[in-house]
Amino acid sequence: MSKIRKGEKGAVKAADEKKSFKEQMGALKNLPKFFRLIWDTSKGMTIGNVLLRLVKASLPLAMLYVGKLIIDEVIRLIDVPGEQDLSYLWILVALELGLALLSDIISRGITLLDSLLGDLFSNRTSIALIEHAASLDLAQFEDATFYDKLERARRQTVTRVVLMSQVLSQLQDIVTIGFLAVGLIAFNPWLILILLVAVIPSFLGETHFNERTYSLSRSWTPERRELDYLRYIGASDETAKEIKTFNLSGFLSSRFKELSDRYYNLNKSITLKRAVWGSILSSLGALAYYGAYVFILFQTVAGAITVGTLTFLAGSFNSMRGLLQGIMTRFSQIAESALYLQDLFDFLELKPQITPPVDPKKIPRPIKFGFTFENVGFKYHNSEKWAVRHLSFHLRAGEKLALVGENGAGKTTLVKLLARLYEPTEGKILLDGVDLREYDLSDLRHQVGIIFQDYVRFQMTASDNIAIGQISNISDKERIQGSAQKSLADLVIQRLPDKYDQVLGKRFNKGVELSGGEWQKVALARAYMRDAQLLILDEPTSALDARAEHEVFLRFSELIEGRTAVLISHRFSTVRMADRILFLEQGQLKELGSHEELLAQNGKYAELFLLQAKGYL
Ligand SMILES: Nc1ncnc2c1ncn2[C@@H]1O[C@H](COP(=O)(O)OP(=O)(O)OP(=O)(O)O)[C@@H](O)[C@H]1O
Repeated sequence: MSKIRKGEKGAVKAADEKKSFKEQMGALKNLPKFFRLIWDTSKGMTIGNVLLRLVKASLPLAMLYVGKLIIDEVIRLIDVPGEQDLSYLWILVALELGLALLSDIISRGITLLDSLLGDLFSNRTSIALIEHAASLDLAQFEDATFYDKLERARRQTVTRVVLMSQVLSQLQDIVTIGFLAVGLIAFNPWLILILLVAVIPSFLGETHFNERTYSLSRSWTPERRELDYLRYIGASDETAKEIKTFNLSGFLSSRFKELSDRYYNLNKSITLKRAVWGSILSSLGALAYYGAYVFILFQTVAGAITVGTLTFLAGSFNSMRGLLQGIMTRFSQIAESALYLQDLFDFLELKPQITPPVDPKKIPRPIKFGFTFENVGFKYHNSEKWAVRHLSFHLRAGEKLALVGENGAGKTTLVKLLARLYEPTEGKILLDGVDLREYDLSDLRHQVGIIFQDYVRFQMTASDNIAIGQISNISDKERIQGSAQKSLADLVIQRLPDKYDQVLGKRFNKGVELSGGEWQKVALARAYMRDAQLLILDEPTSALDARAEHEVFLRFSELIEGRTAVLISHRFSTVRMADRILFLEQGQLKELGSHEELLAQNGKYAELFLLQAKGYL
């Protein structure tokens, strides 16, 4: 009976919608945590904000009541013959004016505190995000669901600030209603009942349509993400070049239009129904209001209540109706925002898998024996395939080892394991005979310098781009320039208008874009910033011309004399400069030895070397 018959489909769908609505309500539990974050951001401003709102909440009742007293006094004065004493009336008017002014000042105070507190909160959350992201594993960043979470959490930092004012306004309105209800009950408790009759239909209508809008927008999450993506690639500096040369703008905009039109039409039908039903239901509310109004009018005419009380009751009733309706609309907005908060909290609660041991060891200084791979295998968490397997070899201290192999052979994976960016799935890596996992993680990271093939082109100054290699030395100009000279980046930087203070890249004003090879020289200088004992260069010279690459590697070998290095390169003329060469094929070690030894073996390495040598002739 697992098949769903036609009639049941609707029921299942409705159940799904209910579930997501429940989820939405359940997410309200995130609010206390959210407010704790706000409280931690600034206790003073939070208290100030709440106090101001409490005072503001009491003002409508006070103003309505003073209004009633004014009208009653005016009517009394009309009836009094002869000389009239207006002093009480003036006091009341002054009081009303005072309340109006106070209300205005408090509103401004609330807006001010909302905005200041919001800014502080968003800055604080952004910093928490950056710090937390840095504590997580590389593998976590490669997971699509994690990435979605991160992306959404990132958006939360700014947009969720609105949630704070929404929730506080909600509380404020509830308190105002409480005050008004006390006044209404004091005069006529039945009016409260009529009020409920007036707003409940609207509330049910609102809830129903919120549910539908929400489940539509949720079921369309992937499409909406695609729309975001299309909007981004359709208008971004990164894609502009290819969009133009491949003439893609028509293709992208029609794809966007097709998808967005479909969403628009679905949404339009809900919005239309919502508008029609909303009008009908709020007319019911208006009918109930006027029913109550007629009732109050009759009581006034009969002399049971004064004209002042009439205005007070009608005013209270009307503002309560408005407030209640506002609360209901806002309620679903808050519930939806709270749902998105979940992403932020989920992200902040993620824990890294690679953690330092309880009693970590310091990395030996100097490393005496080197690194030993013992039957190391690794699978990426989202893949069934072994990226590397059965790797057993010894990287001697002070040795220069070149990794060679075809695309996808596992070279980058191997060096990531060496730097403990990933943990081996099987086997272990030893450093001077001790498992890498027993060493202090930050000390290890400090002692290993890697320049990746996909290094980051930071849109910052040339100087900062180099200092990134050892950020604690960001002010050490001499060290930065020395490193640039070693990597040949100095020649590039000297030609820039602002030299070392030149902002690189085209994202910011006055930024200067470098060529691929020039960027590589700058990135390579990062390696020289470090006093790392193990240096890893993962194809950092692929964009350099042959002469520059040769020179860079010659210098590299000389300059890091005595330190251990692993080089990955597809150019055999460079590779042969290494002490030994490790040839990888489909994640497995095929050959290991010096250039001469491997040539003499006449195996895979020799074959590829000769192939390339021929090409160069
Ligand atoms: N983040 C990842 N998630 C899943 N699989 C990956 C990931 N990175 C690499 N792989 C897979 O692992 C294998 C080894 O990749 P690796 O990047 O180590 O190769 P490489 O030898 O450095 O290649 P290249 O010469 O192209 O840089 C490849 O089959 C690749 O598809």
